[in-house]
Amino acid sequence: MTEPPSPDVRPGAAPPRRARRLLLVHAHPDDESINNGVTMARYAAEGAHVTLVTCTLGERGEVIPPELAHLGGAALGEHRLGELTAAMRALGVDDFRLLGGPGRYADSGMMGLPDNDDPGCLWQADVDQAAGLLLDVVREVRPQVLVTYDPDGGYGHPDHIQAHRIAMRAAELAAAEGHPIAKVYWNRVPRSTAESAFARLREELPGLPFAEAAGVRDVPGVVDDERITTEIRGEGTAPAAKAAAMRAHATQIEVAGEFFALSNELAQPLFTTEYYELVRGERTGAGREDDLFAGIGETP
Ligand SMILES: CC(=O)N[C@H]1[C@@H](O[C@@H]2[C@H](O)[C@H](O)[C@@H](O)[C@H](O)[C@H]2O)O[C@H](CO)[C@@H](O)[C@@H]1O
Ligand SMILES: [Zn+2]
Repeated sequence: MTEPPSPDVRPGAAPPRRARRLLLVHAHPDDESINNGVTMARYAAEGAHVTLVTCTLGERGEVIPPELAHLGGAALGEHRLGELTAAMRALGVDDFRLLGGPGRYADSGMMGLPDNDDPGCLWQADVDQAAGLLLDVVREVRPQVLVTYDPDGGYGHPDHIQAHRIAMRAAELAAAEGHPIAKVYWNRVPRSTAESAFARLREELPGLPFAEAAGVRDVPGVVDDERITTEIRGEGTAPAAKAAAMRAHATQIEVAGEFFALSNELAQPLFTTEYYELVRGERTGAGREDDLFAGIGETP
């Protein structure tokens, strides 16, 4: 990735927009660190404006540490906001927001549960209305790059599916009013990378604090290698920052070296290269990009 020009801020003037502006849209606190921790840390360290919008507080999640098992509902949501704040500190990201404000949209629970019928949950949200709230952020930040999930939300969770729909609708609305987001990416993992990572996990499992290993099918967004357009490699301090951010989400994630598990206790690889599929905008060159902003000129 190239070094963007540092903004010249004249005394008294409002600081100009930073040259590179990345917007990520996620469903729950923890998704951003799992999917994009390296990417967020690298761009934040390079001086880009990294904005995270999380759609719910994750108050219907399970809780891993026994000493926190008493947390549930609003108390868990508040606790997870604290975890998100700590994770953002670890990644060096200072602009993170809840869509419509904390508690505007409730966690919908896993697909098929009665929780999905909660009238206040994200799964029941009016997508256009929610996209309008996200459009307010787009109008303020004017991101050149948007990252979100694929149409299945990576693994079929209702909040992930809705986060995808809201993000893609907001991108449509921004384009319709003359301020298109230049490049839109979906979180992906190339199948060959997932398969080799799980082969290594199975070898190392006896030395890990996890009883079982998950499988490739449990990893969100796995696609054939040729669909991968972009990879952001963990360099410098970014891998350690990602692991620290994931550890900050202690109610949801247990990290052990280059692996982690969610509350289902199924070990999976902690990827320190993060992969994307470009779905809107111009691809640069024939091979994989190494920069989400590749091909984007300086935009005010
Ligand atoms: C990574 C992610 O999206 N987590 C969601 C998910 O949590 C999973 C859920 O509790 C499931 O029952 C467990 O087996 C699994 O281990 C959890 O990761 O769904 C939660 C409820 O909607 C959500 O709060 C959490 O962030
Ligand atoms: Zn999630």
